[in-house]
Amino acid sequence: MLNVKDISCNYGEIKVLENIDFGTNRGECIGIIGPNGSGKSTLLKAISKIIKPASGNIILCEKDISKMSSKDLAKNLAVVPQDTNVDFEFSCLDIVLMGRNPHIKRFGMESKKDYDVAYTCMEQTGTLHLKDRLISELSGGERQRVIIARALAQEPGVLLLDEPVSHLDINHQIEVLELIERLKKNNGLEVIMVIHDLNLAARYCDRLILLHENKILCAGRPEDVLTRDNIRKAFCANVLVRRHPLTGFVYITLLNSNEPKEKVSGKKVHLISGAGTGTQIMYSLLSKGYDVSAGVLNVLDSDYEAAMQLNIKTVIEAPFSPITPEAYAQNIEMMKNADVIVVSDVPVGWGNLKNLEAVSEIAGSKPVIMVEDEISTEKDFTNGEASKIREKIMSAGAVIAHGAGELPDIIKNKLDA
Ligand SMILES: Nc1ncnc2c1ncn2[C@@H]1O[C@H](COP(=O)(O)OP(=O)(O)OP(=O)(O)O)[C@@H](O)[C@H]1O
Repeated sequence: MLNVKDISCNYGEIKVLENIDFGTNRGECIGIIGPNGSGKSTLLKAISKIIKPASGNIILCEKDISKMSSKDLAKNLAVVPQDTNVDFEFSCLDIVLMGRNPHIKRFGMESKKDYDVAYTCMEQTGTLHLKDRLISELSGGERQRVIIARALAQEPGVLLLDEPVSHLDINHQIEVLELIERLKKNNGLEVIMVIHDLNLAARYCDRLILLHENKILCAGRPEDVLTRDNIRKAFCANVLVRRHPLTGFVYITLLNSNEPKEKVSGKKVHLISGAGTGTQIMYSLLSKGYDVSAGVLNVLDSDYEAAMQLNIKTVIEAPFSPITPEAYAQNIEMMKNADVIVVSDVPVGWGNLKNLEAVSEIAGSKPVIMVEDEISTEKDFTNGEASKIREKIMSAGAVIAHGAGELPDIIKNKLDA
């Protein structure tokens, strides 16, 4: 229904958007993301005809919006602005009825149909009980829903929202975003929203458009757009991108800046871990400036995924497979090249027993630190084999760190010794 065709926008001499090209589909929510000043609001202004693009066209319902009257435009497209404060003492019903203006004849009065539509929109947005309240007396979340009801009363096919949840607490954020989700599903609305929170964007948008330096850096499904590289390029931010184990949506964790404050130049730590027990250790050691390697990790293991995200050199093995002699030999090689070996307290079964064996082979010649977890769970699934090898490692001089937090100091002591 909406097609943004190769538009460029300027403010005077300053180029703000260049060659922006995309279309929307029925029942789809598109999130516009990008750093401050990348042109997100300008794009919404161009689509809602507040500013005129320097070149390109915006087609709505097969018509160029530059040739549409404001009334016609408002019947097809509604905007929920960033600032929803209303200074005047209007009741919520009056506010929602304002959305009917494009449908009311000049100097005409609201008809029964206008009231019916307003009530329906208030019902859909859960605001009908607020109809006689003054808009100025509502909470931010309630006000936001009333303003969305006003936009819906225009009966648009396309809904534009400029940062609809930025002033709301987490509970009201979810409430408003779930409302938008219902509206696109039930009413077939095409939604375009500017949104700063990348995790909410990943959760609630079907497609994302990432703006950077006036252009579209990447557009597509959230998991294709929200990659570590794209985020680094657009926001200069160092992040970890994972899939949430419960929801399946990608989520982003902001890490320290790329450069550690004090670099432990050239010192290598090889990590033996698995099942997520090494993720925190990897990050903590990288942040301190160590050159970290890891092994042997099975593809799909959460430590493997973290190692890939953090660009850690890793000996890998096929998913859910025991360690092969080749991977074992590579792991030994990496340990020989390291200054310190760190072993996380991973449960050991027959498949990963070889990792412990490799450590025991090297333990006398290198400092080995065993990181013990506070949570005491079953660690040996090998009828005592793993425990025997652990004892061998300890008797060869390994030391224990109680949690990842202690690790950097212990490593430093070992290296200084
Ligand atoms: N009316 C204006 N006149 C001149 N320059 C403007 C005007 N409005 C915005 N700009 C500039 O255009 C660029 C894009 O602004 P825009 O508000 O579209 O960015 P944004 O991505 O929405 O930013 P934010 O995330 O901070 O809200 C910025 O450099 C801004 O300073």
